[in-house]
Amino acid sequence: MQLEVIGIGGAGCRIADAIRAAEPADHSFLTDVFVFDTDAATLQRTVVPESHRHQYGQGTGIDADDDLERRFEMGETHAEELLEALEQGTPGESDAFLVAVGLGGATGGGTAPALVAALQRRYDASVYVLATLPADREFDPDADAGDTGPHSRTTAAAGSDEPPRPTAASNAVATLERLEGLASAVVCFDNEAWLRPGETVSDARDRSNRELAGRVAAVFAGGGGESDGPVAQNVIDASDVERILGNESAIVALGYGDQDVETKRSRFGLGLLPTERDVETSEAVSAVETVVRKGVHGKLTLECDPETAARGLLVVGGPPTWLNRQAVAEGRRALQSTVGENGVLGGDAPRPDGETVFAAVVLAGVESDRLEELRAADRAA
Ligand SMILES: Nc1nc2c(ncn2[C@@H]2O[C@H](COP(=O)(O)OP(=O)(O)OP(=O)(O)O)[C@@H](O)[C@H]2O)c(=O)[nH]1
Repeated sequence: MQLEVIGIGGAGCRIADAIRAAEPADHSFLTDVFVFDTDAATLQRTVVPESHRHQYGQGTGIDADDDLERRFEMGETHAEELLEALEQGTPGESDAFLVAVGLGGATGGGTAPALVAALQRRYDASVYVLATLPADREFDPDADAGDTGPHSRTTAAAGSDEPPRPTAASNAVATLERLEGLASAVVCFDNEAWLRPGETVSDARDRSNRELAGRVAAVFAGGGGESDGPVAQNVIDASDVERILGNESAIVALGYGDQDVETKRSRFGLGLLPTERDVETSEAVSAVETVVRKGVHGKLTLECDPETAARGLLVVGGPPTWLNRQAVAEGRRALQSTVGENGVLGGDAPRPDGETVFAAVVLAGVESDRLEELRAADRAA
């Protein structure tokens, strides 16, 4: 499928960059990548071409201290201007939009709802939101001290230059509420769960953005995309993604698992080039089983019980000789037994030059305690 990515605010711009970098050279799935921010410096740090960067909000009397309500108004004021900026690309050719934003701040979270609504009005395509959730340490000064829960840290980020964001949880909750009924679906990435002990969000952000971007590329490039290589047995297209993500602002978690595989037989010493090696059925089956298990039951972008998902999608990719059809079908049945019979689609994504077998998993309509925690932090604020 063909996806247009729009990053707004600091996090959104960096994530958009990371998705651009994660696009497989032989398997393009992006129409355009745009970045929007009120801050010129953030835009300049992206690798997105100048024509696809747009600074907005200058001279409108908005400053860094303005609260989110005021930023929602600003978003309304600038939504049409941002739609115009997209005309530098080919928005009409996209099967879907993905608006990337870091919840917790004011710029991205303030602009996204109005932009999503404007995109839905103008285009006949789904508008998904990719939203990071703030980490506890951003808004809770006690998050490191005496926290023995699942998100505990062993070292405080002493001397961190990351300014606290006391309103991060409230901002995140308010933006999510605004997106309800506007976004076709909201894919969440919980920064808290992806921090290593002692790290701040800025320490972790490049790694986190790569992890997230890799998952996005695996799902949206799927078995379709623009490729000259072998065709998937079971192509996941835009309508499949639409069916699974839905159009009712479902909360979505992404899972991923991969395993490196040896694709070449070494003829070292014989002066011959390495050749394709034969793959035993049992090792192909085992690789597919392993990555599917990691994808469904491993670390998700948002912690949740996969059984709460209303719908699921499984894409298994890798070198064609490793994509054992029966194992891929069995993987889909495994996801079905977790999510439920009717809401699961599966496909394969042959990557002739790939050296990993991977499974990308979409769990849509999940319930997550983390969102409840942020709502509780908002009520307590
Ligand atoms: N995963 C990830 N999260 C980020 C990144 N940068 C910021 N965040 C998160 O996103 C939230 C919002 O930060 P920004 O995107 O910089 O904020 P903004 O939308 O530009 O808004 P203001 O800075 O308030 O004007 C932060 O509270 C972090 O939780 C990033 O590069 N990756």
